[in-house]
Amino acid sequence: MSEQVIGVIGGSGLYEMEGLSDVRSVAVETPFGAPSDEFITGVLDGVRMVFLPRHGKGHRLLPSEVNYRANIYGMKKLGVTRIISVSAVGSMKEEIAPGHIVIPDQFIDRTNATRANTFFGNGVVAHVQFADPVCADLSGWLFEAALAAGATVHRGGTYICMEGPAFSTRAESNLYRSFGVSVIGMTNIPEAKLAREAEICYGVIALSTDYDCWHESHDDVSVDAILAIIRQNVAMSKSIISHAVKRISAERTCPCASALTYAIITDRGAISTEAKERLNLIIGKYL
Ligand SMILES: CSC[C@H]1O[C@H](OP(=O)(O)O)[C@H](O)[C@@H]1O
Ligand SMILES: Nc1ncnc2[nH]cnc12
Repeated sequence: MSEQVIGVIGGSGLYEMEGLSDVRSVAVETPFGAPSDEFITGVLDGVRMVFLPRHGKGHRLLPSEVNYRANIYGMKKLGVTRIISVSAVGSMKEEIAPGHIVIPDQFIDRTNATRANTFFGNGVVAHVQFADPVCADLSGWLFEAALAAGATVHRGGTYICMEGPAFSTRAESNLYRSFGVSVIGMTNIPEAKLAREAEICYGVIALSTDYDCWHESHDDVSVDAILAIIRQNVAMSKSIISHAVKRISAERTCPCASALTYAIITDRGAISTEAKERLNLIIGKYL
């Protein structure tokens, strides 16, 4: 069995992972509070996997209530080196029909700064590079896996992350379209930033569920319409994950693995013992 551990964060409609052997449920404590739920660990095709439902079992947490720091910290603590995010998104382009898959390569952050999206602060300052917010290697494997699973898949595109929980107004939806974005969701930006700080690769399987509210010949987005599309496509998402796991290399040559090398600006001598302990899992190798 390879040494790598692949994490999967399941979004709306994906609350469990099938096909795992040696399944365990693990409660993880973190210095940042409680994760969304217990982590499910297991083995898929000889690869160690860790699964977490982003909104908790039963979908109890709003996008702004998810403790992204605890979720990513928990993944790190369990040895995860690459995270696959599975996310429901609205389509902002005609050619991305509901049921299609997008593997985004850019983000725009329209959240309200109410979500903790960094492990730093409180005595330790770091600025990671985020020009390319997803792992190119992982995204390439996800694209190939989606093709192999028979999906209609769009490679690349910008995911705009709104605050929610209400969906966009029509004016906002048209404004975002004028930005040229491909899809809209409410969850991926804090995860991508935190994964980068934790030196974990991050890639997204975005399932287009609706045309938001900009499309004149489609109904405005609603939860029941989103869930209907997810139900039809949940097997596809699971198949993409199992095709991806077969392709993902255990060895990492991407820059994600060393993202903190030049990021920490605080004088090491000025970092308190408390801060060193709190952040040991994240920055220990740089102290
Ligand atoms: C259920 S509709 C809106 C909800 O769906 C998406 O969640 P996720 O990214 O976890 O799949 C979207 O971001 C909203 O949170
Ligand atoms: N239209 C939409 N807006 C925001 N998040 C979504 N998730 C799925 N569809 C969405």
